[in-house]
Amino acid sequence: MKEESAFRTLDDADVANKRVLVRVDLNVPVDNGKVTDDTRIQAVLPTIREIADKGGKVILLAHFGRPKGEDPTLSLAPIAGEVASRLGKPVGFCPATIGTVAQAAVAALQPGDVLLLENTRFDKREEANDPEFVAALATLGDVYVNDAFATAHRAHASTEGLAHALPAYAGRCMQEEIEALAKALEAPERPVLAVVGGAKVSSKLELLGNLVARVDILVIGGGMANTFLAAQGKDVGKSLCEHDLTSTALDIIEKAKVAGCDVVLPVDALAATEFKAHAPCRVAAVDDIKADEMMLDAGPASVESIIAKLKTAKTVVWNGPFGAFELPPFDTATVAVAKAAADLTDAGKLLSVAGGGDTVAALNHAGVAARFSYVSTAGGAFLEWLEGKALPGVEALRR
Ligand SMILES: Nc1ncnc2c1ncn2[C@@H]1O[C@H](COP(=O)(O)OP(=O)(O)O)[C@@H](O)[C@H]1O
Ligand SMILES: O=C(OP(=O)(O)O)[C@H](O)COP(=O)(O)O
Repeated sequence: MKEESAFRTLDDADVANKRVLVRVDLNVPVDNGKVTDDTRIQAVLPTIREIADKGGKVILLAHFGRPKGEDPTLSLAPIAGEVASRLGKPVGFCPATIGTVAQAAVAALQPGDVLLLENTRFDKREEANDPEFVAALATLGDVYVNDAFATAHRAHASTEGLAHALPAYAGRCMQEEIEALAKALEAPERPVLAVVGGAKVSSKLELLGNLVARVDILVIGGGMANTFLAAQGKDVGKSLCEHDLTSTALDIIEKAKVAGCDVVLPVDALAATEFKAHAPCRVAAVDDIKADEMMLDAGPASVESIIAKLKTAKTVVWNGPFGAFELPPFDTATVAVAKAAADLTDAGKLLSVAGGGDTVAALNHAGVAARFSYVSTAGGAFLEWLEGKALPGVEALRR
């Protein structure tokens, strides 16, 4: 007999003829209005199909970016078509998230129909997990399904609050992510090397304090690395950097020393004065960055030392690219390290797990995502899970 899951899943849900509010993560990378990586869309199709096939009315809730109030550039309207083309059936779009317009759109649904509501974060009560906003969302559904593992670290109205207002279940993507991560990483073979890079420095930096106690080697890249370099007194010029987090960065280095975790920072960078593809750039040591320059990628000496460390590891967990990989040649370090990790995985020498909207896009860009042991849709949520933290969106679904 199959062991009962710790979470309520779609197996437990009665969705026929019901209005099913499905929280999904559609925070996909977009360039010039085009989705550049559809991993997160593909990941939620099974849940949408299953509910629609069982005669449920599917009402998708999602956020896009980090809007401050209503922001037409961060509307989910174009994403409805992107979901529809992959689902193979129409997906309606409602330009409101709650209220009479949303209620009318939901009331018009037939069993099997799919509707996407506007960006939940257009209302600031979403991120505050405001009970009134939760109640307004809850009037739109009979059942709640959370399939947004990549947003499960946020205790927002649509990711956590709703689970207490309606009968709540994990969707198939959520369920598979939890099961796959547990299987791959519950007892990882050591040494474990973590790569943390990317641009979301303020929301990911603090968790490194706990991560250093769980991994043997921490390789820091991207904007995150610039913040550590600034903390060490280096002039990072115009690089992406959170100068007000430098003391937190120093604390993390201290914690790593106590925990015996080897922290690896870049020693050189590709430096440019313009943030654009093919911007003129030079290889520069990290203590030789000019005031008008930005470190947009790790340099060749850094890549060599990172790959050397990777060869000593048995497990790698990775969130956040080393550089602005969307703009060649600032994809060089990310592509080189990704290929090295894939080769070591193929050779049976490494278990490789990576996650995050942009990280997955970077691995696809490098052509190696399928060669990783496991690729998660989640970045920040994956890191918090790794840190051993309870994820509010997951906890709310526990039996
Ligand atoms: N040195 C850098 N300077 C500017 N942007 C960077 C740098 N390194 C990485 N990035 C940006 O980080 C973004 C990805 O970061 P993040 O959102 O944290 O990753 P993920 O979505 O995988 O969790 C990419 O858009 C990339 O361009
Ligand atoms: O893209 C996301 O996370 P990620 O960049 O850590 O992979 C999720 O949609 C969460 O977005 P948020 O970090 O704005 O809450």
